[in-house]
Amino acid sequence: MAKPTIALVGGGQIGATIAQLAAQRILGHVVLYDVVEGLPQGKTLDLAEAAPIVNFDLRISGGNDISCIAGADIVVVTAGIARKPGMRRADLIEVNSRIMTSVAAGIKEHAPDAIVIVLSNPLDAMVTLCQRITGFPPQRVIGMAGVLDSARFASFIAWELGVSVRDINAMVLGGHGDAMVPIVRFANVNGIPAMDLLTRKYDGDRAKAQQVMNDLVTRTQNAGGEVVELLKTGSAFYSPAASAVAMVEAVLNDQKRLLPVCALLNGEFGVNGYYVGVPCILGARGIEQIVEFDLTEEEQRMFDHSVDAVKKLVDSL
Ligand SMILES: NC(=O)c1ccc[n+]([C@@H]2O[C@H](COP(=O)([O-])OP(=O)(O)OC[C@H]3O[C@@H](n4cnc5c(N)ncnc54)[C@H](O)[C@@H]3O)[C@@H](O)[C@H]2O)c1
Ligand SMILES: O=C(O)C[C@H](O)C(=O)O
Repeated sequence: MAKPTIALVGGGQIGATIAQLAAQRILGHVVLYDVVEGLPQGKTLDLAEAAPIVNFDLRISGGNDISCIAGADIVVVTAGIARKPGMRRADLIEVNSRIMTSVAAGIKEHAPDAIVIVLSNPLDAMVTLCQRITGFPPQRVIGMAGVLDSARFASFIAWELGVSVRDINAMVLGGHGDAMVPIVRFANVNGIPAMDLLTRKYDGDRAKAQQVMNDLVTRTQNAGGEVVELLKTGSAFYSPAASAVAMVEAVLNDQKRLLPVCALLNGEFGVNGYYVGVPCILGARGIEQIVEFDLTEEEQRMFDHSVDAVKKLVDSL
């Protein structure tokens, strides 16, 4: 059976890491597009030469003309600039809107049937722009943020509790900004509420456990910035690439995974006409279902606050 083609629009830190992960997992042929001359060709040549060692029989190629993505089944967009220390994601909106406007037109022309996963920041605004310009059904234009934010929350909980990250379930909803909403109520270790385990760790002191959890929530909300401050020249890429690949795999293998992704809401969670991070079923058709559940009063307050930030950003497009 023919293998699918994964097109990566943007061949920088994340795009190239996705290429490597996708090839190693033999998810499909890989094509890398970037505006920098020689960069996508050089990176894909290098990656293709690893094939005899890693064992993948795939077509791996790169180009500087967006027509190279023609026929792609799935397109991951990371084209754009990353923030530097002292910047907010929102500060990227002007430059990255221009880049998104051009690449989305190219995707519409050359990969009209593809499912598109957007990572470029500010995420909620860039995925909105991508959907508007391609005109693709919203089920086929999906933002990646919640998978990453949830992985960070899960990591911090695992480190605090001294358990394997594999046993943690954690979910972060809302916009991809400092007001994102980690759902503490759902955080658990193989079903055991994380708050109960934290309370035990602190000898039954629930207030102390709550304070520790609040710190984990705050660290999650600022986790992107924490990496930016350390790297100084760019932002996180290993974990964002891994997150995007999990979504690509869910779509290509029709896994029906329930993941927090950035989806265009049509009344769900009380939001109309905006892209926001919510739990969705991801499968071969893209977003196959937006999964609603009842938020507590406090969660709803935090969610509304996060959505307000998204609205402000999107309304400025
Ligand atoms: N959604 C998330 O969770 C998340 C996580 C991390 C980073 N990001 C964002 O992803 C984006 C990429 O991050 P990165 O670390 O890969 O940055 P990077 O600078 O390493 O790579 C970006 C690439 O985009 C290319 N590019 C610029 N304009 C282009 C165009 N018109 N067509 C094709 N390519 C073009 C650049 O040449 C560069 O190679 C940034 O906006 C960053 O903020 C999002
Ligand atoms: O923080 C950033 O600027 C990049 C990305 O959104 C992240 O969360 O790592």
